[in-house]
Amino acid sequence: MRLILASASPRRRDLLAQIGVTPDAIFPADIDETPRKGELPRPYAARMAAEKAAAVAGLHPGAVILSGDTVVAAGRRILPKAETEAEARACLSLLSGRRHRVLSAVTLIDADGRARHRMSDNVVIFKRLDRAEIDAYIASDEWRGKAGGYAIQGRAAGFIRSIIGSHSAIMGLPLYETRALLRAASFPCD
Ligand SMILES: Cc1cn([C@H]2C[C@H](O)[C@@H](COP(=O)(O)OP(=O)(O)OP(=O)(O)O)O2)c(=O)[nH]c1=O
Repeated sequence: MRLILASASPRRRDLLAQIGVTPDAIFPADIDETPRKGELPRPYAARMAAEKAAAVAGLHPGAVILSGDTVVAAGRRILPKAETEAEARACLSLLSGRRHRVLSAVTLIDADGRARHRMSDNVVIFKRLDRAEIDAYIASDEWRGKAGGYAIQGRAAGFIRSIIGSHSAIMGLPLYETRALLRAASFPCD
């Protein structure tokens, strides 16, 4: 059975490897990731994961397709994947001293074309960040391309007081749900 990881994220590949799964190929999906007007974080994450998988499945019939989407949410607000220093600074100022949610969706399309979906809903509590901490984090560049402008797998772990949920989900792929989906689709996964 051929497994395709529909993701450009090196984190997702590394996380899959952590449960002993190596995709046969990696094909990032080229989809429009703009949230719809008024779209809430959870349905948005689910829609993104589903659309990424569907886009790649259309090009590779008969393969098993796995995709994910990770969204950082402050209340009803979807935070961006930080691409500029200004965006990352705005995210960190917003998250400082607060709790926020990280929605991590995963979709798996099996060899017969049936799609299955799972969602992991997590809470992350940040310490209050002072100016010097934000400046140092911005200088690290670890925020680049990360939802909410931080990465739990790096130095931001030192800002996180606690999480309720799954570390792998916050990092980009909920491994418990992913393994369950792979097994449901009869993908060999021990
Ligand atoms: C919150 C958080 C996010 N991230 C990353 C994971 C994802 O790469 C990114 C969220 O963006 P995504 O849109 O989920 O993924 P992506 O654009 O990187 O890759 P693709 O769409 O092709 O699958 O943020 C971390 O690495 N650590 C974290 O703690």
